[in-house]
Amino acid sequence: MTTPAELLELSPVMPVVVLDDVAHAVPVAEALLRGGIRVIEVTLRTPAALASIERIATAVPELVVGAGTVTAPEHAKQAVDAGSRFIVTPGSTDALLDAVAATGLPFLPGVSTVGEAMRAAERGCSVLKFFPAEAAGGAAYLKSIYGPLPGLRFCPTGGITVSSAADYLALPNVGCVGGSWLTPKDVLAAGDWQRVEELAAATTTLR
Ligand SMILES: O=C[C@H](O)COP(=O)(O)O
Ligand SMILES: CC(=O)C(=O)O
Repeated sequence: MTTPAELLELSPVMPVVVLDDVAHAVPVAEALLRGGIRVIEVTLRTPAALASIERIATAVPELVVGAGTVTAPEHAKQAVDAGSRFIVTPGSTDALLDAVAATGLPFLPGVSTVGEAMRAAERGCSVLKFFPAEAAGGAAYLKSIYGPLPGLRFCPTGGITVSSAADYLALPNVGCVGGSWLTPKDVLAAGDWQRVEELAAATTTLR
């Protein structure tokens, strides 16, 4: 099983994907893989999400598939049953993190403040999602907290682009960044898997 720290090393960018159509799941995953990406976070924001995770886990095992936008304790078991290999939460409550930890899967708890990061660390979580990254202070914020909290490592997500990713990836406490720009809604709706591959390929040299 991949550790949380290893999850951040799989690719410089962790694609955060919203799938409206389960038929898109495997083509999107294959396009990301062809573009050099090794990980995908499928957000539980659509009715197609769990079935999409299931299909990717079965058909594209080279890509490490995880469930994102896990916001309620009952989502944790659903994510496991679908075949998720990791879990991401946009924020952290005790009940949610208890349920997610109980799955035994590696997970990235979402935090946006120093206090939340310290609470997560008290629970033994030192690899975290920083969300919403740009709105919560961006790369400057993460740079500032490295001094007092050098043991924490982050996957910032939220408002990051191919242009701003490098600023984050240059920080010692950032392993990868998350972003939806590799899988834009209109590109998926058009079934333009070549474009997904190109957007993915453009990120593999960022780190
Ligand atoms: O909710 C936002 C996603 O987790 C990241 O999306 P974004 O890269 O479009 O900001
Ligand atoms: C922010 C994020 O990655 C999530 O929705 O879980």
